[in-house]
Amino acid sequence: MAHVSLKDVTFAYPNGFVAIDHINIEIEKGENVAIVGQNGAGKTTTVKMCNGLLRPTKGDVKIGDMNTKDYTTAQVSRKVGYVFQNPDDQIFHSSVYDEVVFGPKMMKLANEKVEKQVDYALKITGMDVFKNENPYNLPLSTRKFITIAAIIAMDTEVMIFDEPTAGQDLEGNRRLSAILKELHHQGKTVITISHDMEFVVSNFERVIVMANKKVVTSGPPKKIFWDFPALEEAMLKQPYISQLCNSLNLGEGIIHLEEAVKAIKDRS
Ligand SMILES: Nc1ncnc2c1ncn2[C@@H]1O[C@H](COP(=O)(O)OP(=O)(O)OP(=O)(O)O)[C@@H](O)[C@H]1O
Repeated sequence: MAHVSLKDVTFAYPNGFVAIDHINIEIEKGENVAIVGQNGAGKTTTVKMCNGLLRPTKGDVKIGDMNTKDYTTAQVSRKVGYVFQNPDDQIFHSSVYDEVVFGPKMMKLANEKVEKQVDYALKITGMDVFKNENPYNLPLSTRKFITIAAIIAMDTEVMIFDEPTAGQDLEGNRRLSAILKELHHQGKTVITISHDMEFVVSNFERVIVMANKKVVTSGPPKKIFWDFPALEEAMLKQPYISQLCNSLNLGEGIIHLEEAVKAIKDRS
C-alpha cells in the first residue's frame, strides 16, 4: 500500500476556483520525492491536502489506510508535517526554542521524548545556535530552517517541505541536502516542492511534474529532465548540465557533471 495516495482528486477553493483537476499520485514509504511545475500549477494545494489543511472536493487522499476525510487536521498533522512556503505563516513564538518545542508538546509526548526530538531537530538544521533568539531577529532564510526544525521535532512519518530552497544561498542548499539525506536515511517519506531544478536533480529519486491543475508525469530525474514535451508543458528548464549535453548532442539522460565529462571524453 502506498504511504501517501491521492486518488482521482479534485479541489475547488471556496470561491469556486478549481485548483486541482482529477489527479492521481502514489508515494511509497521512505520515498524522497520532488514536486515541480510552473507557478499556480497546484503544487501547494496538493500538499496541503496531504496534511489535512485542505480536503479534496472530490476523490480521496490517504495516508496509509487513513482517509483524511475521516480525521481532523490535528489528527492528520500528527502523521504528516507540513513546512509552509512562507515561514512567517508558520512562526508564532518569540524564541526559536519555543517555536520548535510547540509541536511535540501539543502531541503530548513524554518530556524526555520532547527534549530529545527538539535537540535533534535543532542540531540537524543548525538552529541550535539560535535557540534563544527571537525568530524575527533572524533573516528569512534562517526562519525557513526554524520552520523545518519545528516539523522535524514532531517526528512525523511524512514530511512536506514547500519551497525550502527559496532564498537560500549555496550553504543553505547544502544544509538542506544534508537534512534530506538524513531524513531519507531514517526512512521518512519526504515530499519537497522546488523551483530549483539544479537542486532537484541532485537530491531526489523521483520527480512529479505538475502543470495546469494536473500531474503531467513522474519518474526519476534522468527521465524527467529529458522529457521535452513534459518540460514544455510545465514550463521547466533542463538543468544546465543537461542543456549543455543536449546542445552538444552527447546523448540523452545526462544530468550530472561526471556523466557529462565522461561523455565529452568518450567522444574526443
Ligand atoms: N485561497 C485561495 N482561493 C482561491 N484560489 C487560490 C487560493 N489559493 C491558491 N489559489 C489559486 O490556486 C492555484 C494553485 O495555487 P497553488 O498555490 O497550489 O500553486 P503552486 O503550484 O503551489 O504555485 P506556486 O509555485 O506559485 O506556489 C493558483 O491559481 C492560485 O492562485
